[in-house]
Amino acid sequence: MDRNADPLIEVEHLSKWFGTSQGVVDRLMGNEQSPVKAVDDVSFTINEGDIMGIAGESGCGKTTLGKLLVQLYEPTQGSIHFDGNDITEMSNDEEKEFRKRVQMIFQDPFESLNPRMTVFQSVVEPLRINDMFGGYNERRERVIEVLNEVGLSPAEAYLNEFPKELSGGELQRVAIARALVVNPDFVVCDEPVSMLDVSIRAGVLNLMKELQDEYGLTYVFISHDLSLIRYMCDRTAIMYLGDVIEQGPTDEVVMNPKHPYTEALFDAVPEVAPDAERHRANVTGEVPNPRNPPSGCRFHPRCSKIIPPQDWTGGQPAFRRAFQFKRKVLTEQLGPEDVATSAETASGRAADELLEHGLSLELPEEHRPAGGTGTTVDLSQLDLPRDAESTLREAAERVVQSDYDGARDVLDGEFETICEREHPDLREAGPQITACHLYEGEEQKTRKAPSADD
Ligand SMILES: Nc1ncnc2c1ncn2[C@@H]1O[C@H](COP(=O)(O)OP(=O)(O)OP(=O)(O)O)[C@@H](O)[C@H]1O
Repeated sequence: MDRNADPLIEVEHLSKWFGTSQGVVDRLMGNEQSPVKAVDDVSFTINEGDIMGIAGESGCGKTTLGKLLVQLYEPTQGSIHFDGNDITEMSNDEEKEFRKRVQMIFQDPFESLNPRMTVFQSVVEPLRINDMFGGYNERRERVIEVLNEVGLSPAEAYLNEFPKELSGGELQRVAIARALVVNPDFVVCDEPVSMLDVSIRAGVLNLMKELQDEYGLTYVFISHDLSLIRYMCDRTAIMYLGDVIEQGPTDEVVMNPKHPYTEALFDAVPEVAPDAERHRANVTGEVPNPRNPPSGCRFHPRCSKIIPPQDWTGGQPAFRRAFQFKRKVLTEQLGPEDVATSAETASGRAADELLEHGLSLELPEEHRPAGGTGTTVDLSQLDLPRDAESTLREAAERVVQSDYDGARDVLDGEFETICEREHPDLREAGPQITACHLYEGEEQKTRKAPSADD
């Protein structure tokens, strides 16, 4: 890795939205769904010679981003410059050259190799397509050379084998050979060892590192395996719901994460950062639907560090709970059925119970109060301002009467946060950059959204 290297890839405001594909009838009937924003307004740079990791939970957009980088997908918006040229505006000749310089290795070698082709046919094919290395003999020599380089030796013994005759590890080496045979500059590896037996993963990864030096490669490594990312990558970008929320030198991102989501992601995997004292972060709930991502910071509904407004006089943990109570009411996830006492028999008690239940967080076990189930909260232990408590109780009373409109009216304009209101820009936070309002100037964090009357 050369820190002074030039950028090889420059990605700016890149988006890929997958359409509704609901058919004409649905469209005419107005049943069209919103698109899946698989990648949404992402920007980053990859320097020549770097190994860039892309990490995040399943479905956050890693593979889509990888396919955009090698032009297997057309972007919905934004640009990708490869070696200074915009790959979305290439002439035919430029595209041909690009296809030689850029390759992708997929997760499943059984799927990426044609079962009817021998090893020789699979590896020579890119040379034929790209019209490289002259005639049959030169191409055969090149295939043998690259098979030996990927550890399939003697190569001659593999040339006539079919995929079904090889092990998973051998097949992935064939897939690597097929990618490298054209002498590329940039390779996107999508979960390249996740289908392989654990015992052979390190061997394949070490081979990929050696080949990086030999070929002067720049890699993107896509993985949900954070230990692998830490082992392989110089720099890492963390994705959440189609967004890159943090990026920087891998060690910094792992050991000193800035975004609360990154922190949670690495906390959940103790062996990634064994030198730090860690335990599961207290993130609540599940990843939301990418068709309808939350406004502002997409992580805010689950975030333990959600920012209270300037005029909040209670504690931040109390604000987090009040905010979550409001969300549950607005989305009707909280109802009279959540409490044992019926509204008819004891409406005051039912509202209290609903309040205690609604202010509880769906936390990992170790973050629940001692001996508690995590489904109720002791209000006297919460630094909740008196006026906030009475607003919440009033909303709870409406909910136990199934008066959701009334509850919404009570909560309207209450418990507002910049995290819900504004999408955070990527900002410097130490050696990395992160998209979190915690790292913005105080003035910006506490700024109120303009109201309709302003
Ligand atoms: N061709 C497609 N059509 C419609 N939606 C798609 C398509 N490809 C991906 N998606 C959706 O886009 C989102 C991102 O998918 P993607 O495969 O890029 O995520 P990922 O992080 O690579 O996940 P995984 O680790 O499970 O492979 C998901 O919600 C997925 O369902």
